[in-house]
Amino acid sequence: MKTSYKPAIHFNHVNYSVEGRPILNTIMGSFPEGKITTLVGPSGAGKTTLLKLCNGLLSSDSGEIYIKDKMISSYEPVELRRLVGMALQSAPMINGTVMKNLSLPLELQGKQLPEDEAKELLHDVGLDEEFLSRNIRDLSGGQRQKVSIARTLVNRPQILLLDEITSSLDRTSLQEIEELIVKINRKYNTTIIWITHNLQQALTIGNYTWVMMDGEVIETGKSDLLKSPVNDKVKRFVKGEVE
Ligand SMILES: Nc1ncnc2c1ncn2[C@@H]1O[C@H](COP(=O)(O)OP(=O)(O)OP(=O)(O)O)[C@@H](O)[C@H]1O
Repeated sequence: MKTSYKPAIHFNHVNYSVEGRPILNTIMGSFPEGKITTLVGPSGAGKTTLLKLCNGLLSSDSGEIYIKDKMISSYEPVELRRLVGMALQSAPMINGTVMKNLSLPLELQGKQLPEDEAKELLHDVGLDEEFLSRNIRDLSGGQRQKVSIARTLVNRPQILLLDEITSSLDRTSLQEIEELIVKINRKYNTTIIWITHNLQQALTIGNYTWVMMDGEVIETGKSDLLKSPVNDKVKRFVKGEVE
């Protein structure tokens, strides 16, 4: 992607395969720092796989990935997880209170989450502090997703990876989560990489968009590209002719 911004993540000829089957082919390009880039494309295009390469959940077969100008392989795993947070559609939670769930990332590092910080995190995601003592199973889908995002923010990641975080939410919760992510992006200058099936969302929320198909990035640019794509396959995709 041609941009004057510094890259938060840069891919140089990245390939990834499973048991000899290519999943990602020659991925090239950058996600600009402090911006929201959406990843769109049909099911099975390789979007989640690409995201998992960005926080070390998967390792590429060949090519280089740079996170903030440093090769991803040069980071300690804990350092990388702190720098690059990830939230998923399913928002997996442990049984217990919201406080217990928010504390988890630091507990895994042998640290404790001060209550003041927990309250600030809830404030950041638009939840009242009285939620701290609520049991996770009593929350709505939208509230759970907010707690999941707050938990990802515990480490104050500079890069946030989001995989379909609004796809199972009602319209109101969807809008709240969208506003919340934009707020986090602006307040902390967090780089956001957001997989979405919702092209309207990509258009309104994203600064930039990558369109992926069959393991390749086939069109990138400002999110407006979705209104008038150049590539024929992307034209068919935005018309809804490719699922
Ligand atoms: N561990 C694995 N073993 C075998 N195949 C895999 C594995 N992980 C991913 N794949 C395959 O790689 C391709 C890309 O999967 P990926 O989940 O990255 O796509 P996606 O674009 O995120 O799809 P969706 O929008 O449906 O979530 C798919 O064909 C998938 O079946």
